[in-house]
Amino acid sequence: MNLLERVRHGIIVSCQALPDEPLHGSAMMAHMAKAAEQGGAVGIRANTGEDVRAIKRAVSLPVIGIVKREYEGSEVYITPTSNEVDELAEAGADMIAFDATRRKRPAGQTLESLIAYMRSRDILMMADVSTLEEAVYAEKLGVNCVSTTLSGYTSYSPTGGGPDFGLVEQAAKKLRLPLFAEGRIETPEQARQMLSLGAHCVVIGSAITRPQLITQRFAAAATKGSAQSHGHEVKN
Ligand SMILES: CC(=O)N[C@H](C=O)[C@@H](O)[C@H](O)[C@H](O)COP(=O)(O)O
Repeated sequence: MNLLERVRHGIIVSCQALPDEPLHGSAMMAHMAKAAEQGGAVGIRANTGEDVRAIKRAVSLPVIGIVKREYEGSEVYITPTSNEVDELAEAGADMIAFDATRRKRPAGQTLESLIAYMRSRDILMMADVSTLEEAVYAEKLGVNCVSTTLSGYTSYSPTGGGPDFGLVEQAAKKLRLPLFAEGRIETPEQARQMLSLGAHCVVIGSAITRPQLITQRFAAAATKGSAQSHGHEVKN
């Protein structure tokens, strides 16, 4: 079965921790991926060649690789150039995800040249987009699937706070390619809703693999709760 058939209607878990996060490190991300596999995930999304390697050793799920790297003079940071593509291909990523916006890219590369390079290397391509127009353009350029990853993270896409149900619904209707729902999906109900809107599968990151953010949500709710119950006497 090919990768896209394998992940159909399933949950992909994004296992990422940047250097400033408490769970940073490939060993930790491999444990996270194992937990995701045990829980029924159909695939993993991971950052850096090193993490992709460690995760591939730990699980038998397909791994979608990205490299987050910042370059001066460009806002594009998800697999911005062919250097990051090479790093991921060498690590054995089963598919490579990349920023498919038309924003200025580093090293004189363009969206079109990056896609042509990946095609020449026979790499499965996942286009991370922020709008419907970008999704349609990526399909035209010949990528293998599209993800709503960047909605709310470009200056011109809506930042409603929650998941972008509207973009998923419109893109799933408009595209012939599989559309992945990704970004700020926090509950099983939201994931189900994405699938019912036509998403091919759903990518969940922070709600599963960033415990500091999960704790923050509970802590905020607790603070709110204690403010509401203000006036109740606490007996020792
Ligand atoms: C915008 C950006 O850089 N997104 C990144 C892409 O790989 C990750 O930081 C996200 O965790 C991932 O997209 C999953 O989304 P969420 O963590 O919201 O479930």
